[in-house]
Amino acid sequence: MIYTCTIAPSVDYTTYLPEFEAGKLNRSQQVYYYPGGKGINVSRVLKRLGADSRALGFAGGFTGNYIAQFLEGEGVATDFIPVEDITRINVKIKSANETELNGPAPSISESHLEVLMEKIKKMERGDWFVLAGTLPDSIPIDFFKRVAEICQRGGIRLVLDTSGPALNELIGLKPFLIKPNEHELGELFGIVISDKSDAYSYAKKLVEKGVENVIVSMGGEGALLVAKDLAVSAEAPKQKVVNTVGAGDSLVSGFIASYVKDENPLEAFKYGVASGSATAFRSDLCDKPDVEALLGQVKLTPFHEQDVTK
Ligand SMILES: Nc1ncnc2c1ncn2[C@@H]1O[C@H](COP(=O)(O)OP(=O)(O)OP(=O)(O)O)[C@@H](O)[C@H]1O
Ligand SMILES: O=P(O)(O)OC[C@@]1(O)O[C@H](CO)[C@@H](O)[C@@H]1O
Repeated sequence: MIYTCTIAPSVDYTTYLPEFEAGKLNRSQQVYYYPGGKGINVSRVLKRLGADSRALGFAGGFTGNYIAQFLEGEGVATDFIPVEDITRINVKIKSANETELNGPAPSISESHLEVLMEKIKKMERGDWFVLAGTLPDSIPIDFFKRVAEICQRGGIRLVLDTSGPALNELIGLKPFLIKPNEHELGELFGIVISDKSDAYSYAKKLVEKGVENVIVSMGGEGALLVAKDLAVSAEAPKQKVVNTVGAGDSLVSGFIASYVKDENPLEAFKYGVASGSATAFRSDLCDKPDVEALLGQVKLTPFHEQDVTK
């Protein structure tokens, strides 16, 4: 089974307007209320790509109920731990630019964390645990380390698509896959990543620390996959961009959905990049036909040490 975990889910209030002016009254005609949060997006896309998963995390209030109902309506199994705080609403404004306003993560008590821990302990060898989205500072770093240790001992594939101080600690615990974007990778090392050659150098450092696969996503520039004996760059397909929210999560879903079939990292990477772009080219997350229509446009090129320019 593939489990996704979103510590801080959201309702993504997504609105499109031709012009958005900060500091003014703006009126929009087109709004969507998507269930959001990175793990939840991963589960939604997995379902569309034909892979079942179970969405875990913490949800509360009317927004928490809305998310659970929405997901169940789409056939995504959920097992959220109820919390008192109302699940946040994240505002996504699509105009000439994309503006995002993400609410704060809920505070999670120790007893709620232990409920999550018990669920993780019941996972089986060969399961996947995708921990995605912000990891709030209020949760002790030690908690995430315990989670990663359980995954390591139990043969559970740990996938991390997250940022925050806990990420640094988790790297050493040899996750199966991490997918930072270029900014998140830069933050991990306190530097700015400006091109694929930088991304390669730092992704390689993570592989040397024990991460099995690192995918650095770089928006319209595509992505880079680095593993022990593998470094490949992918160019993303070009089309009119509609909404990039969830593009990175779709990349993760596409990778996993393909990898579970035949454990081929190159095919999985290609499928992941096509999934990310398919999401960027539409309002909601991608569907399987969109992804497969783009597959032929994802070009993979081996990345060599000598390609590093700095
Ligand atoms: N402008 C774009 N054109 C084509 N493909 C894109 C574009 N933006 C994103 N993608 C696709 O989606 C993938 C992931 O994008 P990105 O690097 O923006 O992820 P991210 O920052 O993690 O996004 P998010 O946090 O919103 O999910 C890229 O590798 C690419 O395949
Ligand atoms: O605040 P976080 O957890 O970093 O990001 C949350 C979020 O921006 O990420 C998803 C897209 O990746 C959205 O559905 C959601 O609103």
